[in-house]
Amino acid sequence: MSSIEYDIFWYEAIKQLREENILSDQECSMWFNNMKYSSSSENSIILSVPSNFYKDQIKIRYSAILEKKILELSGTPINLQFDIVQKSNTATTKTVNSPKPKVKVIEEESSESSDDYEEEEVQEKEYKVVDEDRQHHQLKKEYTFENYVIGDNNSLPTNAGKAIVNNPGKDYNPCLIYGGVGLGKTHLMQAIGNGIHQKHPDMKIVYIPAETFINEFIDAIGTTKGKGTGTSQFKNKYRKVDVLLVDDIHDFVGKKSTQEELFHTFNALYDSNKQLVFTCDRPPSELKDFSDRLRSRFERGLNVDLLPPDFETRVAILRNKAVSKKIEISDDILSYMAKNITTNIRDLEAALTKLIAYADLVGKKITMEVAKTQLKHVFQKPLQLNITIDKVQKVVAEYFNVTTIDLKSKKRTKVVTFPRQVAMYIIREITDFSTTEIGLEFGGRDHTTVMHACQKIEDMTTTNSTLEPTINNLIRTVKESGGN
Ligand SMILES: Nc1ncnc2c1ncn2[C@@H]1O[C@H](COP(=O)(O)OP(=O)(O)OP(=O)(O)O)[C@@H](O)[C@H]1O
Repeated sequence: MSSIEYDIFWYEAIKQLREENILSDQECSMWFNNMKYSSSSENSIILSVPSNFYKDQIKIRYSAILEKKILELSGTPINLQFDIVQKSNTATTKTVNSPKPKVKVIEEESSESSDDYEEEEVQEKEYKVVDEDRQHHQLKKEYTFENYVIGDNNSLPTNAGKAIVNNPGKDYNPCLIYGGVGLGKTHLMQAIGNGIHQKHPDMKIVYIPAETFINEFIDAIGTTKGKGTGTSQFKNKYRKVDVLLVDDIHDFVGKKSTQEELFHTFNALYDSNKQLVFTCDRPPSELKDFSDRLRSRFERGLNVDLLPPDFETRVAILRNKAVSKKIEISDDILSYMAKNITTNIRDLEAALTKLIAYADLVGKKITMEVAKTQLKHVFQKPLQLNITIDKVQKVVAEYFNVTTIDLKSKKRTKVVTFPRQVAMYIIREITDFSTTEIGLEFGGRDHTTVMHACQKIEDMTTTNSTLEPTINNLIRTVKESGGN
């Protein structure tokens, strides 16, 4: 393949990612203007970048989405490689001993500095979004957008989060981020908090896990003793903020009076255009034992779903963590881990931490052999997850309020056929059962019936926007119950 062909794919990939708003203008001017297409080899594109810093950042942040897009466009798996191109001597001498002119050069050229590597130093400062002196006491400083790898699974929630940082209380208010265990809800919520704290230093931000909110509320009632001081202090604390971040609101399920309190807090803040962000392990429509009016408040704003990351994103996340821990670990090993750990990001991190600790303690390099031996048990856990047809039928039947006997029966009323088709679709998606095997477990149906059902549900997900989250949630429930 000639370099010209890859050259075209490279520029087209960037163009499309911009059009799809996956890359913002700011990101392009910050990272892409300082990187140049250099050449191609058989399966790779070589880009020239000004420093190792750039190389690592581009790898962490964008390799996965770029490689995926180029694969989509060219049909060939291409990996991105980087050449560090030194600054030219003239450019260096122009600025090295004269700080003032240097700033001037940057200002003059920053709007269209497609090949100006002099910005690197300034941009490294910009990249360090969390300024140590201005760290918010409740938020983890590592939980920033810069450390949050973007993939197809989380690009919408991440872009929404960035928009909130730019305009708190305006466009996406309230914002509810939902998704399964360990998929990055807290990280994203705190990144929003950290971003606002940096960009709008005067805003009062409160982050609170739902459980702490509940406990504080119970304590406040206990100390009130008729004078109202405990509860009024509580109200003051949460109703006089500019940004309220409440983590894991599913913990409010069944807690009637705390829900009531949250409802009033919500209204007070919402009415005065204060930003509200919540996280939850499921869509609000599926919060049982939850006040309808509070649920409808959550649904009023933007609800975004964090999905499990795909393979490329898992590799990028591992790379990010390895770089931030300054650990050298080959791409082969990272790919091997990403292939075998598909549960969630927390599990990926735990596996990497285990490898690093081992290598550190015994003073060994992390080789493929070390990875295979040390992570044997970690890998076995998810792989042994045994999802049966029976389990999926139970979860789906319970959700749609029909019986598993209905699903296997000859009944053809819509109340039964739709859940049956959903169950067949989920089994095809998450297990290796063939359509023949599936048909047999649904009252001896033919494999073509199963194929038809799967196609029908797939088509419906494109027209019915609530179906996909519902299916994802059912899949999550099946997986979380261990498949048994
Ligand atoms: N896109 C990402 N890029 C980099 N790291 C991530 C990403 N998503 C999650 N992580 C990391 O994975 C770990 C788990 O994330 P987090 O605690 O935010 O998940 P969660 O969805 O809130 O989990 P839980 O359901 O237990 O509340 C954190 O260390 C976080 O930094």
